[in-house]
Amino acid sequence: MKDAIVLYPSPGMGHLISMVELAKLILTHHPTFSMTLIIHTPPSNQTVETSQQIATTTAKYIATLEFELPRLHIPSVHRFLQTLSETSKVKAFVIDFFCDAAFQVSTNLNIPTYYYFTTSGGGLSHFLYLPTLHRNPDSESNPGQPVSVPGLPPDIPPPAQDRTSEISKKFLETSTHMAESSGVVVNTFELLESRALRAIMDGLCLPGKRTPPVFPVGPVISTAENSDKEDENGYSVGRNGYGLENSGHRFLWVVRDSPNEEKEKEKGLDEILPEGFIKRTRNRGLVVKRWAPQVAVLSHDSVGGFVTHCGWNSVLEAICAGVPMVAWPLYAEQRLNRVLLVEEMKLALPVDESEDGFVSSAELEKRVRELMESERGREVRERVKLMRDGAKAAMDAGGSSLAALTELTQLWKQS
Ligand SMILES: O=c1ccn([C@@H]2O[C@H](COP(=O)(O)OP(=O)(O)O[C@H]3O[C@H](CO)[C@@H](O)[C@H](O)[C@H]3O)[C@@H](O)[C@H]2O)c(=O)[nH]1
Repeated sequence: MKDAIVLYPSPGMGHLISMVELAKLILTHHPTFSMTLIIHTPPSNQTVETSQQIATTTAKYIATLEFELPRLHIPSVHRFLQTLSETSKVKAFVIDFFCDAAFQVSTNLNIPTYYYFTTSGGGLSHFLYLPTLHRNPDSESNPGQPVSVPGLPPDIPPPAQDRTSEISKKFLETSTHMAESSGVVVNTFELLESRALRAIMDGLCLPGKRTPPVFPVGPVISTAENSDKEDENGYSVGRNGYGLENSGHRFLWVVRDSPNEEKEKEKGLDEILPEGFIKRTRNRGLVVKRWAPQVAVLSHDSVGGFVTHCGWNSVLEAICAGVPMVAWPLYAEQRLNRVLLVEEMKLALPVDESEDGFVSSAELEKRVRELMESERGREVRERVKLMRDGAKAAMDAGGSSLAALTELTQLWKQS
C-alpha cells in the first residue's frame, strides 16, 4: 500500500496558497508520499463593503462561512477518507483550522490528524491559550481589554469577536481539538518567533494539559515564478492615496475594489482614486487594479518598503525578500500581527488608526516617510535583512525548519 498524506485547506487565498506550498515542500524532500488535497469551491457573491470598519464585520461573516463550508462536506470527506484507506495507508490528515469540522471524522477513522496553522507562532500561542483566556474572570469583567498571552508582548489586542458569538465558540472548539491533535504544523521559523514557540513547547499556552507536538516548518511561501494568480476579495482605500502621494516616494499601489462591483458595473480607477491622482503621480507612481504578482514585485531590487495589511503570507514574503514593512492591519488576526511585527520582531513600523477607526492620509504619509528616510526606518531595514538570511538558513540543510519537517515526516513514515 502507498503512504498517503491528505491535506485539507480552507478555500481562502491566504490559506489555500500556503497549504499547496506545504504539499510541494513535503514532496520535494519526501517524494515517496502520495499527496492529495481536498479543495472545495467557495460560495460566490460574498458581500464585502469598502471601509475598514465594515471590513472587520464582513471578515467575521466570512470566517463563519469558512467554518460552515467544511461542516457541509463532512459526509463526502468521510467517504473519501474511507475509500482512500482501502488502497493506501493514510499516514496523516493535515487540516486548516477552518476545516475543524473534519477533525472528528478522521479521528473516528483512526487517522492521525494534524493542523496546519497558516499564520504566526504568536497567533498559535494565542489560539491555544483561548480556552484559558475564556475561563479568566478578568476578561469576563473587562471585555475588549488587551490580554496577556504567554510568549507574546504584553497587552495584545483582544479577540475581535464577542466571546458569546458563534464564531467565538467555533474558535474555542477548534482550539480544544488542536490541543488533542497529533500535532500542529506552523508556518514560521524558530529565529523569527523563538519566544512564542518556546512558550508553546514549554506548555505555557495549555496550562495543566498536554501540548501537541509543534513543527515550525516555515517560511512556506510561493515563489516569484508562480505568484501571478487572481484573488476575488479585497478592500478599496481610496482616500489614503493622498498619504502615498504626499510621501513624495515612488510607489506601486494595488487597489482592490469591492466585489460588489460584480453586481454593479466595474469601476474604473478614476472612480476609486482621489481626483486627479493618476495624473499628478504619473511620473513616480503606478496603480494596478485588483492583483499584482506580489512575490515577484517584492523581490525586485528597487522596492524599499511594503505597506501591508499584515496577512501572514505577505509578511513572510516580505521577510524572504528582505523588504521592511509598514503594518496596516484590517481584520482577522492582523492586529496581532502588527504587534508582533512592530514590538517583537521589529521588522515594521505601525500605521495607527484615529479614534474613528480609520487611518488618516497624514498618518500614512508620516509612516512611509519614516520608513524611507529616518534612522528608525534604517534599523528596521537592517533587521529585516538579517531575518531574510535567517529564513533562508532555516530552510537549508541543517536549518531549524528543515529539521522540523524531517521530524514530522519521520513520524509519518514510522507510524
Ligand atoms: O495583489 C496581490 C495580492 C495578494 N497576492 C498574494 O496572495 C496571498 C495573500 O495572503 P495573505 O497575505 O496571507 O493575505 P490574506 O489572503 O488576506 O490571508 C488570510 O490568511 C492569512 C493566513 O492565515 C492571514 O494571516 C490573514 O489575516 C487572512 O486574511 C500572498 O501570497 C500574496 O503574495 C498577490 O500575489 N497579489
